[in-house]
Amino acid sequence: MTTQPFRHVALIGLGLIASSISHALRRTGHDLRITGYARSAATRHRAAELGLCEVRDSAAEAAAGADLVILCVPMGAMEQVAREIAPVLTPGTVVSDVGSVKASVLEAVAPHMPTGVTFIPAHPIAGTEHSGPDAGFAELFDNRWCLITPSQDTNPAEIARLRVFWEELGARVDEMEAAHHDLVLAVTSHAPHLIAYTMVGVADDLRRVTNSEVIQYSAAGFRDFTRIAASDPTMWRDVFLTNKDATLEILGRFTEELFALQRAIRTGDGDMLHAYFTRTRAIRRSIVQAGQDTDAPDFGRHTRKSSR
Ligand SMILES: NC(=O)c1ccc[n+]([C@@H]2O[C@H](COP(=O)([O-])OP(=O)(O)OC[C@H]3O[C@@H](n4cnc5c(N)ncnc54)[C@H](O)[C@@H]3O)[C@@H](O)[C@H]2O)c1
Ligand SMILES: O=C(O)C(=O)C[C@]1(C(=O)O)C=C[C@@H](O)C=C1
Repeated sequence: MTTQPFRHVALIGLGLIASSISHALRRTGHDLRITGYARSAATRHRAAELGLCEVRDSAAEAAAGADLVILCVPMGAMEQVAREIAPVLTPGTVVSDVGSVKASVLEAVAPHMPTGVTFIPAHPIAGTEHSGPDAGFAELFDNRWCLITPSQDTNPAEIARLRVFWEELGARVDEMEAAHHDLVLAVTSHAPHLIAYTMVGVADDLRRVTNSEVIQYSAAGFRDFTRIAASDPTMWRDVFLTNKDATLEILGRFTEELFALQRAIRTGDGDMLHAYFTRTRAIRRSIVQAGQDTDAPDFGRHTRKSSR
């Protein structure tokens, strides 16, 4: 086990990701201080009950004295929180985040950082459809990727510290350019969430039109496919508003593919459908074989597992 490179970690926002960081940090057994703050008093109260951290009454109080501050709030709150903590940050502090979109967080947060404070965006590609301080668990990041998207002038030594931090939490770490991250995540996470939300909307619409129990008797495919549509609406509103261009680009491509399949169904082009599904099945199976899914922890009570 390596040495934890930070002595005092501040978590701003105390939901699924922050509470998982807290549990995973405790699991390392390192002697380190964790302070935290969330906007809602109920969340602060619950975080204190759960012993997640020393709970403070403002973001600035939580960040004061920390050598690592992690912003664990929805994308739309990143800038406001950066403004709030800026006055108490001292040179040598690393500020990071866990937001699902990276180019916009760099724009929102970096300008508020005082001289000598380094902002390094990061994104653990791990989550569930649950949110809030009760949702976290220590194994969330085990064998999952955490993508770090530093700007070109970021000190490599500070990047290395953040890398070790995430590796200590069980994650595999890689570096990526922020815009590239946003395009990749638009395909693998953001568009799929939008499509899942849409599918639930379509089913509900059909239920109302036909007055039938279409959702009550929903098939396994529908349930697996739409698990992520139970995710937090604020988080996902903000993801789409901050990753607008990449999401629209991917939805454009998705629509083209959908139209091609729609046409094949209408014209009875079974060969096209068969060839398409054969290709995409092979791709999906290769993802599982590459360990992207099989390495994932068993979330047990934390989430309903999708079919593999
Ligand atoms: N849920 C996931 O699967 C997942 C995975 C990876 C990254 N992320 C990203 O991590 C971040 C947090 O997501 P989460 O799932 O932990 O959300 P969550 O809803 O569980 O927690 C968000 C927390 O932020 C607090 N908050 C909101 N606005 C605030 C403000 N202005 N000041 C202080 N606190 C504020 C809320 O009170 C809550 O405690 C988001 O940016 C999200 O995009 C989420
Ligand atoms: O498993 C889930 O519930 C998730 O949606 C997690 C998920 C994802 O799309 O993989 C969601 C958003 C994040 O930014 C990272 C992870």
